[in-house]
Amino acid sequence: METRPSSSSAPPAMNLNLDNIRALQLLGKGATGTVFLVHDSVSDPSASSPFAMKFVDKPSASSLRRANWEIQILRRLSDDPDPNPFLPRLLTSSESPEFVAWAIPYCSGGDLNVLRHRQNDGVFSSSVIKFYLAEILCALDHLHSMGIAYRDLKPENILLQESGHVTLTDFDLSCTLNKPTRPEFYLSDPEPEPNPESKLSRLRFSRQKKKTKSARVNPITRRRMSFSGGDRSNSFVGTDEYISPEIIRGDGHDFAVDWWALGVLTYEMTYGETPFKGKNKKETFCNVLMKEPKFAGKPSDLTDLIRRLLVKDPTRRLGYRRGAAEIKEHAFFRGVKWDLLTEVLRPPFIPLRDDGESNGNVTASGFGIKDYFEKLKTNPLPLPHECSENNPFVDF
Ligand SMILES: Nc1ncnc2c1ncn2[C@@H]1O[C@H](COP(=O)(O)OP(=O)(O)OP(=O)(O)O)[C@@H](O)[C@H]1O
Repeated sequence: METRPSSSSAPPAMNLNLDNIRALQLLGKGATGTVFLVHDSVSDPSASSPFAMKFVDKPSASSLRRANWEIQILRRLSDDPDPNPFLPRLLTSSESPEFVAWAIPYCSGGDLNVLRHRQNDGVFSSSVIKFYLAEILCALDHLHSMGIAYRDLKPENILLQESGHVTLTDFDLSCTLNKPTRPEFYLSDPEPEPNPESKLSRLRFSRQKKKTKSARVNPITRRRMSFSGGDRSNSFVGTDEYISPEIIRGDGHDFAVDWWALGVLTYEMTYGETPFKGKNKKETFCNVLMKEPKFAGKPSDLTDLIRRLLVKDPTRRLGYRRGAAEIKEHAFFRGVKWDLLTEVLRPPFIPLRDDGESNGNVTASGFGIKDYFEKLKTNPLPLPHECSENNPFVDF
């Protein structure tokens, strides 16, 4: 297989010939790509330094555009002179007639969704939530400071490194926006007022064209994707239960969509379910626009934080005026040493050696990526969470 360098301009961090890549395990499958744990059979025949690689098979024009966009964002993160410890870096990328593919470090701890389901009652304690939120908040803060709105925050996209610290993944829905110019963004500011919920009415479901297989896996995209622009974006992107009211309304949106999603995520970590889930997409969107989240139990700093993030009017949402700084000052984070997160805080869960292997079968000799996709055409494989002892995957 002949590969040519990916269309992005900067040199790759490592050289890669896709023909030499052998997959050890299927790590995950999303709407756009398939992610494998792989090794280079020539430079690393014993697979002592495996890494994760995302493949977009036979990309259409739009998936190629999205893939190249994700590569571009990852490259920007890698070139950052002051990289954030909770964001990934690009190891290399490659493009062939069959695939566009790129490599990032392997996160052996799986994702936050899997970890939550392993907990008693499927929820995290308040101190565990504080740990993960602090790291996610720092990652989002860093992205925003680079003018990048993430737009796909959900537990499935929060991976756990071998050290137990988080890494955000999946940047194909992100977009660049002008950095906030609100003068008060960098000044101290009073707490936002309660949301009057004044003008929530204009639903535009008819605009949504794409069907999704699973709300949690597949992002939805209305209109042609717009990756970069001015102060606000008008794309309809995200995962149903995490989509903000302003995106549903088609009002245009900015960095505050990430603070909304942070509220949904915090709610899900606290209660084991998202706050606005309906029987179907339409009901979910109605709930996002109209329904107030329900809080069981006594009010606390945690519920107050969620309530302030889930304010439907983005201009009154915590984080709108002064970004992450405003959220970091919330009482829930009292005592967090923001500058020393990786040094002071011990991660609540350190992945076991085989954590990342529990989702599927690791094949000793590995299997070819091309063979995998060929075989997939004739014999559709189960998703990783459906893998069983009968998994045809082991035939490779
Ligand atoms: N570096 C990594 N280490 C371990 N597992 C990973 C890594 N990157 C991705 N995965 C797994 O693969 C899954 C799919 O990856 P990703 O979200 O990037 O694909 P996608 O096609 O863009 O998905 P989506 O439908 O959310 O857009 C993740 O949820 C995760 O379980």
